Amino acid sequence: MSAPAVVLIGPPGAGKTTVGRIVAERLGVDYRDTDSDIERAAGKPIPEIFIDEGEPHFRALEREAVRTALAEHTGVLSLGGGAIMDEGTRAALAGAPVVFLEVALADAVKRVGLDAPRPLLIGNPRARWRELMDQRRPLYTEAARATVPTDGRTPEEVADAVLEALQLRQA
Ligand SMILES: Nc1ncnc2c1ncn2[C@@H]1O[C@H](COP(=O)(O)OP(=O)(O)O)[C@@H](O)[C@H]1O
Ligand SMILES: O=C(O)C1=C[C@@H](OP(=O)(O)O)[C@@H](O)[C@H](O)C1
Ligand SMILES: [Mg+2]
Repeated sequence: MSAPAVVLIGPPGAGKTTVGRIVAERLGVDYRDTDSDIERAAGKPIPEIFIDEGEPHFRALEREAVRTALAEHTGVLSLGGGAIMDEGTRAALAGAPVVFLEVALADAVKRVGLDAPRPLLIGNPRARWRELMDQRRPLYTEAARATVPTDGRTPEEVADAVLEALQLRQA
């Protein structure tokens, strides 16, 4: 089985999608994002999947998307922030070069406030984000080979830190 060169995990606003694209460019490999795979297969944006079919259905689609991408993709792969909640996904990640992009509440909320809607943050984004992190932090840490802080760093600086953490060389 092939495996991605880098897998990025972490909460919404950590910069997985933004940094993943930069890391892929630096390595000269393809970039893939399971959120985009799910949207393409479902034919609609993630917020609509949550509204029409609910979160459990989204998680089932996500589990399959992550498994497929792990088996097929040899470049950089970014997961959605909640993928780590699924036990099957966690098992599939064992042994993969997983990097946890870490961000504190203040920077995360600033970042996601400017961006595409995330259904799980609707209402009170600060409170919802904090709740998500309380649940997920141990899971991110456990799954990761390296943890990279992103607060106060540009996406380019974070990309450099990811390459360094995995001791990968630029193309
Ligand atoms: N290190 C960073 N500094 C400032 N803004 C960032 C940083 N990383 C990402 N962003 C911005 O934050 C928003 C969310 O980033 P995104 O890559 O979609 O995060 P994720 O995929 O982890 O949810 C985007 O608008 C992006 O441009
Ligand atoms: O944290 C989550 O549960 C989610 C994060 C989102 O991805 P990002 O982490 O890329 O924003 C997306 O998968 C969906 O809205 C659910
Ligand atoms: Mg993303």
